[in-house]
Amino acid sequence: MTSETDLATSLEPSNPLAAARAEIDALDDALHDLVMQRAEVVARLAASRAKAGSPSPLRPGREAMILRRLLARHQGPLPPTALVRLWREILASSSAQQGGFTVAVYARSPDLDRLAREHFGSLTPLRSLPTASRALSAVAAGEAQVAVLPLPEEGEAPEDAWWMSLDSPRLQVIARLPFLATGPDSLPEALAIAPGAPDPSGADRSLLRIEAMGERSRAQLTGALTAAGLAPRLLQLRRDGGLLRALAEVDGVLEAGDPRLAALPVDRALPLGFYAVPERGVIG
Ligand SMILES: O=C(O)C(=O)C[C@]1(C(=O)O)C=C[C@@H](O)C=C1
Repeated sequence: MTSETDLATSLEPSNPLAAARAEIDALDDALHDLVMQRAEVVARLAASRAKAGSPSPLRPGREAMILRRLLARHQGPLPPTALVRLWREILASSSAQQGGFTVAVYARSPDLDRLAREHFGSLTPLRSLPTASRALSAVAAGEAQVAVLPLPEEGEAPEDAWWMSLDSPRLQVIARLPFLATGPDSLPEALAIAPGAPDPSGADRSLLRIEAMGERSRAQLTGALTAAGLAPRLLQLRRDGGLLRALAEVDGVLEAGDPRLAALPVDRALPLGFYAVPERGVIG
């Protein structure tokens, strides 16, 4: 069917195309009403003092709870990835409504830009910076509110191992991107870093930096963490002269002052923040 016949037949009232389009128009109006209504509620929230004094409008834990709830009730032909993309745009514009934010991305690969865009929305200003430390400095200086950095990998170049010098608790990991990944194609992943602590989502994982002088094997560190109730899901080690630095990922929320940290036989144990456990969709 050409577009002219398409248009002509759609004008006939008994035509199925016209009927479907009339239905779509009514649904679009209903969706639009709800989106406008949602923005009104966010405006009310922003005007109230409920979030006064916090450095950023972003509540990544709350966002993860919203997305998990919607994914759990999701049905029908719309792919879950499309559902998440729609809501990421809604959530980003909702944060923008509350003051807005700029994202500093370490421009190591176009994937990081893409992950930042998909997570923080297509209208959010992105600044691509040549190093991880420049992206973190932009956040520390208030020129950006979030940094998007690559997920740490063992053995990466020292200048890429940004976690070694992350100034926590001033800056902390707040999110892991993408929130929904449906297959190996969605790799690589990234972490988002922002001022202050994230909000828990009910299913979180924490990052912990450990520093120890002298020799410790991976098995010894794993044993010490496990004995303290912090069994690591992942443990990355870096040796620098006599100093051993380790990055541990543990289940749950781990914050400064947690009594489990006091039990660790290391020189320093610094929580670096936490993030909502991402959803891993069915590969199909
Ligand atoms: O719940 C909040 O604190 C909000 O600001 C609302 C809202 C939303 O649109 O649902 C917006 C931004 C936050 O990152 C989380 C949730």
